[in-house]
Amino acid sequence: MSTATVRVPAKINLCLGVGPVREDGYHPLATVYQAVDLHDEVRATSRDDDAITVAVHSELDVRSESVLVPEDDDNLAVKAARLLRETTGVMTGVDLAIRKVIPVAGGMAGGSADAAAALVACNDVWATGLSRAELEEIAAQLGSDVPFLLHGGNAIGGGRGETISPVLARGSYHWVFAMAHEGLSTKAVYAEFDRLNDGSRVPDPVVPDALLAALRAGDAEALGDALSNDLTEAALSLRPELQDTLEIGIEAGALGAILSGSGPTALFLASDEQHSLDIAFALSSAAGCADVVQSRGPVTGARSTS
Ligand SMILES: C[C@@](CO)(OP(=O)(O)O)[C@H](O)COP(=O)(O)OP(=O)(O)OC[C@H]1O[C@@H](n2ccc(N)nc2=O)[C@H](O)[C@@H]1O
Ligand SMILES: Nc1ncnc2c1ncn2[C@@H]1O[C@H](COP(=O)(O)OP(=O)(O)O)[C@@H](O)[C@H]1O
Repeated sequence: MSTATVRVPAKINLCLGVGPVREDGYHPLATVYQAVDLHDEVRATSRDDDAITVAVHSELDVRSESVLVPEDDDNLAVKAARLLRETTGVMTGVDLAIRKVIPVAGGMAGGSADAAAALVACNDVWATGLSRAELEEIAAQLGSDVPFLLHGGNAIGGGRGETISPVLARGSYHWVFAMAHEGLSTKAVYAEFDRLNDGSRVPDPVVPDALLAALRAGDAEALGDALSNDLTEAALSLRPELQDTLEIGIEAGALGAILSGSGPTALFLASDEQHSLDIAFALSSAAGCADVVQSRGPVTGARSTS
């Protein structure tokens, strides 16, 4: 019996440009991902038979997350293990144990993170020996943002989010995350984006030059000004009260404030540790805010800890 434990970060999108819906139902993206210091952990233990099981232990006390996360074949970590097994021809099973810290359906890619971690952990316990590049190919079949969670750091996401390319970036940033009481479905937010844009011409998405320049310079103030998210209007249309959360952070002096991916988590950029504490304090009494977390980014992608 062999065991591997993998730590995997959440992601945020510093910009999220969304283009017109494609024929396959996905949207072309121009995004810059950043991996942040908020981690799930996936432990894989090989079995004598061919079963694949999963157990979820939630570290979040704000919502009963373990109820929302499937503990069966619908769990993205199980899907990842199955796809790795099909691809490599392995016959052995595995028990997966997930320690969940990343908010569920929060726009921070928690499910995708667990899928990325399961790929790394199973590649280890099954000794399948796939390279990072080979794992990234499997990751893209599991979800649009799974390849980035293997990669970590900062990266440009193209295609439907699954193609990762390097970005020149400097600096470590202080973030504050405001978690909402209830998650938002990614699919529903993209559908709302289409509904709101019905009849208008949606331009092809681009990564703003100002954002790339801010990252190159490691300039937090310029980065705060350049943060953007094309899904904002759609997410706010489904959850109007998120506007209040964003405004509280802005009033508290955040350098920038946007929703994380499809929301509902709101993210705020601070200039330093003390500033981040002040913003977190202001948000902690906001009605729409279930929890506030201070974090740093960028951090590395899915990595083995054992
Ligand atoms: C919005 C983003 C921004 O990074 O993140 P989250 O807010 O979910 O964390 C991503 O695009 C989420 O990627 P991911 O969660 O991997 O999505 P997938 O599983 O591939 O797709 C779920 C559904 O979202 C829609 N979808 C996803 C990606 C994309 N480029 N266009 C889409 O229209 C499709 O309706 C799809 O059926
Ligand atoms: N391991 C997992 N962790 C979280 N959610 C999962 C997992 N496996 C499947 N899901 C499903 O995926 C949905 C989206 O989850 P998540 O990745 O956390 O959100 P988002 O797409 O907003 O970043 C959840 O509602 C849940 O039902």
